[in-house]
Amino acid sequence: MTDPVVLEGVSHAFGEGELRRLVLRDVALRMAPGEIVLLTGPSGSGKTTLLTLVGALRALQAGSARVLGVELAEAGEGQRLSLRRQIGFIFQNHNLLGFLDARQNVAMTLEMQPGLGERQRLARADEVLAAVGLAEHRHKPPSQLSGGQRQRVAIARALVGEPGLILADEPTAALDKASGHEVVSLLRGMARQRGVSILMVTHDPRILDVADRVVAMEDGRIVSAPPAGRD
Ligand SMILES: Nc1ncnc2c1ncn2[C@@H]1O[C@H](COP(=O)(O)OP(=O)(O)OP(=O)(O)O)[C@@H](O)[C@H]1O
Repeated sequence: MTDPVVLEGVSHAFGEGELRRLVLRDVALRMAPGEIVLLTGPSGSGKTTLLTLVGALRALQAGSARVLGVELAEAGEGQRLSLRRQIGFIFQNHNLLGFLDARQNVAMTLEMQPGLGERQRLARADEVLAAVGLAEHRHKPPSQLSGGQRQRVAIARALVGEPGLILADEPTAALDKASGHEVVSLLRGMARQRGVSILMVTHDPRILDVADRVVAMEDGRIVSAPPAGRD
């Protein structure tokens, strides 16, 4: 199996001319298949920018980024779009649609998949919702679910398309300690079962124990990243 994420010499700047600010400086990072890496560091150190580059959500400016076998330095918008469909995204505010129930929110992700009818999509959504322990809540809209349950729907939505990689940005920020840990442990268990790697940005010291590796960033650089598979 090839490594899902291989970054070399990745730099990124925002702004032009005198306002130009380098927010990533020569970043190198390699993730092994199935590895769970937590990205930590002070606010503004570049974590989210790095995550969005890996997720092909913004164009690479400098360096090389191979994600699920696609070299982003050479990828056009079409390739970036098809890569994004192979990635499960989980954000802080879950981004569930309020007018859809849990299973519709999850099933929606499958709409771009050819050959799957509405009934099959909903059946797949039901399976994954059951796996995250929400079978009996699947007909509820997000407003009738707790914060932890909503994040579990977001996990189900990220997993239902059988992604090759999961990118999560502060998934526990809105949760209390117990449900934050529960949600992240669940995510880890599901990813482990499927052999999917996770790159997760977090400020939350309470969840560091779920990681195989913690990578710290400071001022656009990685300041501590023991190599994959060190033990
Ligand atoms: N679209 C943008 N335009 C200009 N500057 C930006 C943009 N996005 C981020 N920045 C700046 O880039 C730097 C890195 O931001 P980034 O969001 O990657 O940091 P972070 O480590 O994720 O921070 P936080 O933990 O607060 O989310 C910050 O100084 C931020 O203000």
